[in-house]
Amino acid sequence: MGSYANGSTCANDVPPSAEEMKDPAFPLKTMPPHANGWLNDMKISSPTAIRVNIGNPGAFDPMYRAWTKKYPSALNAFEKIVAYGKGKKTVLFLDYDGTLSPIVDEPDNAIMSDQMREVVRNAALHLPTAIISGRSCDKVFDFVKLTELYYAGSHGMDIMGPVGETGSDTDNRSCMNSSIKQDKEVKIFQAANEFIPMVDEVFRLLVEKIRGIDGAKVENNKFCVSVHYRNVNEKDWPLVARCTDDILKAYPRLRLSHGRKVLEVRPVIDWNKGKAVEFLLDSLGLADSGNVLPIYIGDDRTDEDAFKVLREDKRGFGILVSSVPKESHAVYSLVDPSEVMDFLKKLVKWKEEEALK
Ligand SMILES: O=P(O)(O)OC[C@H]1O[C@H](O[C@H]2O[C@H](CO)[C@@H](O)[C@H](O)[C@H]2O)[C@H](O)[C@@H](O)[C@@H]1O
Repeated sequence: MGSYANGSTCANDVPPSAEEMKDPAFPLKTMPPHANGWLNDMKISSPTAIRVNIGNPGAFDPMYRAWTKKYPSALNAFEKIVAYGKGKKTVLFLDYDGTLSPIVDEPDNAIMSDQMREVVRNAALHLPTAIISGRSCDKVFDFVKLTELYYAGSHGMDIMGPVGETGSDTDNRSCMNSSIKQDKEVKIFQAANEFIPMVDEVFRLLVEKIRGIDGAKVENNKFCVSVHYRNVNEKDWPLVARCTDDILKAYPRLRLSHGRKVLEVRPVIDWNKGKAVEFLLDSLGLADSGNVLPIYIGDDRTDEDAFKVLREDKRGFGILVSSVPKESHAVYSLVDPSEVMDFLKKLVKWKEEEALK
């Protein structure tokens, strides 16, 4: 067991020597090669935001302006989007953090504004709407508090929807009736039930492991665990990567993906937000229909799986929420949650006008 000057204890095959620990690059140098790769990804997935003039994105930054040529603003391209969706059934998929609520330092404080809640509720009254989040279903429901929606928590591994609307009992996955908040009867689809005890165990081990790293936080999302480093001094990021790696090497059935200043520990199964989109479209009876326009709005690397599905199927559009230029499988872009709200309002207005025709 190697122990660090700041009090955190990371198990290590070979304990670091006193000489090694004096080296300012110590945690990085002693990391296994793949954990070094993680550190690279930690940096890439946490770019510094540039100043964007809301309402006129790119006005301050020529690189952003050039980027929106490749990923045009979904607000500017709205007419084109609805022209494509004319006569089709529009289905809306929304990520939560960074899409419906702004990114904040403390994950428990990622509150959705009442105004946004009303806009999402309105959208759900006009078109099937699902929230697909890395958080557990219960947590995201506690933030959103809308019973009109479908919820796919834990990166799509835990799906709930209004009774009679979701739930095809496929493959070897379980699908059961249950009830959640407000006594609302729902159907639940869970893609990785058997992983719950393992994920819980890893959560507890990680909490213990990173206890000494100032600012680090571990969150239990039922089928996944999030290791947050947003509030960790950058010099300690290698320590976060190494502590996580130390735990994960005993769990080959768990893997790691990267979000916004967060390491996401999840089961090694062929399931992600893209699969959740396919599952929901299937549940709605729209899987093989050429008459459907799915729109997915998200800000995170984990949303790319869903963007990719829509792009490859050539059916709908991914919309990336970002104030920095990023490569993406999305087709369009929006700067931030306030632009997401404007887009949803426009969508509802269009649906209302369509209904009057
Ligand atoms: O799929 P999402 O709904 O976007 O969830 C992804 C993760 O979001 C949360 O973390 C992110 O937002 C926090 C609050 O703004 C922020 O503090 C953190 O740095 C971000 O990574 C959530 O806490 C995670 O559990 C989700 O996996």
